[in-house]
Amino acid sequence: MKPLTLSHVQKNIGSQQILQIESMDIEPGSIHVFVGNNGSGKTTLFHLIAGMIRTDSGTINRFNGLEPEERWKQKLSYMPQELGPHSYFSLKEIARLEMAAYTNWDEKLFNRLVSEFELPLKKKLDTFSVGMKKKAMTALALARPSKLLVMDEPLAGVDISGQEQLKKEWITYLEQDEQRTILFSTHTPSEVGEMADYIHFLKKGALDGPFEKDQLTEQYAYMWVEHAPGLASIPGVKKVQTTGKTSMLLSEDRELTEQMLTDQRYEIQQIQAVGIADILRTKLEE
Ligand SMILES: Nc1ncnc2c1ncn2[C@@H]1O[C@H](COP(=O)(O)OP(=O)(O)OP(=O)(O)O)[C@@H](O)[C@H]1O
Repeated sequence: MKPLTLSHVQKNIGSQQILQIESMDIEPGSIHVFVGNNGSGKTTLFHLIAGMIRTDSGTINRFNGLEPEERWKQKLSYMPQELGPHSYFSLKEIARLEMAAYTNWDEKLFNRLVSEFELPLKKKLDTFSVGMKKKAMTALALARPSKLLVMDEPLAGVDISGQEQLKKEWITYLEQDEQRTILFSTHTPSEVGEMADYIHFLKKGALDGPFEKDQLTEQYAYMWVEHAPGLASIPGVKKVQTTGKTSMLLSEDRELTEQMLTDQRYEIQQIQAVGIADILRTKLEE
């Protein structure tokens, strides 16, 4: 069952068009990471997916669109970037509300996470540090009986060991049910490199992707050749950087560029893999 599909979705705020997404198709059982510059629309997209705001046009189909809102909301767990009005309550109070709202709320899992994350149950959340709030929101999000977990910058501000804990819990979440899916946004390339199966780029409200991360990292390459005019027009080449007599090419299609260079009798001096940060930056600049 497809957890999510979007078709011709448009969202305006006031007179500003914030999102225009032709289509988006999410396969179950994988981690989808959303990357985009500040203000590109990631949070707005997640609010639409979670049903917190409405589209101006187009359709959002959750779980094949077969269920009414009160049913699909039981299967979708959204973790916002910030706590909002929840911060005036303690974790214990919020857990009680969640238990009432979600039929299969996992109290045992919630208690384990609260204990492992060393979170106080009775203190108001607005007294928590940034990282503690993220851990608290993760515990709440994971204890809901969801099939689709949507998280807005879930690791921002979390300490190094906390990040490892949270990522481990996401994997456990996925492993327990093959129909489960994770969507999250981030500005940190290493999170994309480590966690993504698919990458979606948001550029000024429009979506580019999904791209399989492994495929992207295999296809991109740096190549060094003797400088000559016309290198920028070799198929696959995205950038040329020349130092003295040598040019470094950034290719988005390693095989094609290599073949074209060989056909045109260039001698490739060196080939090197491109790091995920450079791939993301290049894709966002397109
Ligand atoms: N309530 C609002 N009123 C007016 N404009 C808004 C509102 N919420 C969002 N926007 C605008 O919508 C656009 C997308 O914002 P959004 O928060 O979705 O971006 P984002 O990709 O999540 O950004 P960031 O990476 O900085 O978190 C921005 O131009 C923002 O100014």
